[in-house]
Amino acid sequence: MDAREMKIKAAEAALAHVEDGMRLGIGTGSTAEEFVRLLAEKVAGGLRVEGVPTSERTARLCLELGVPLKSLDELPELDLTIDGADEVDSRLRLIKGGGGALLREKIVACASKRMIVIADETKVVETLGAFKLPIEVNPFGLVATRIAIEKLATRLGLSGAIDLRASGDGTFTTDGGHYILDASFGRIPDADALARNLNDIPGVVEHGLFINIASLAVIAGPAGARTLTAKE
Ligand SMILES: O=C[C@H](O)[C@H](O)[C@H](O)COP(=O)(O)O
Repeated sequence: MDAREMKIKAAEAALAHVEDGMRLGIGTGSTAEEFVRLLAEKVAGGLRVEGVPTSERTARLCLELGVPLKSLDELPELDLTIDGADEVDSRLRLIKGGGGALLREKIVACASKRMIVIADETKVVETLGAFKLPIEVNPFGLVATRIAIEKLATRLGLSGAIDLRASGDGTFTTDGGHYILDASFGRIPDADALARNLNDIPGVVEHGLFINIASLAVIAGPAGARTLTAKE
């Protein structure tokens, strides 16, 4: 089974949790896009759902495939969000934001009763941090914000490059008009402390650590899909 087939397997298993009439948060990324394709087939077959997209990219795909959309302001309380992740640990803590959509993803997931993560086996880790941690920052005061993040990292015993995400010849800009700093901290022994402290830096809009947000993960491997629930 190749990587795409595993993403489809995870998306298929997650689709089983979608019920008629649900208000759905719809994630971003290549795995979430497989979910959108499968969801669109169900919608074409008569399933009634209303989706809130977590990015402009997801919104475009949903519109193209006929998945009905609403804004989060129109549907501020959602039943379920289904989204991918860059890393998942055994407590269902996540790193997200590889595609730059972490802010809307977190807002949408937190407006949902449940969040189901869909991923292939390669995303499951013992300790978060091999994937660069995306930190969404306000362009104003970028240098000061980066210094504040560096000082925090040192205080928490973390080190590594903190790079401004680029896109083509310029700087990557999120749907909200912010920048992303990708932090190569490596293994993060205390992700909860890092998450809390990052939120205290004024220039940090949001970060890609999703703690106590996901309720279930559907993980696909060569042998099929399995579910992961949070272990303490
Ligand atoms: O900003 C992007 C999102 O957090 C994605 O859900 C994450 O990067 C996983 O994407 P993919 O399914 O393409 O690996």
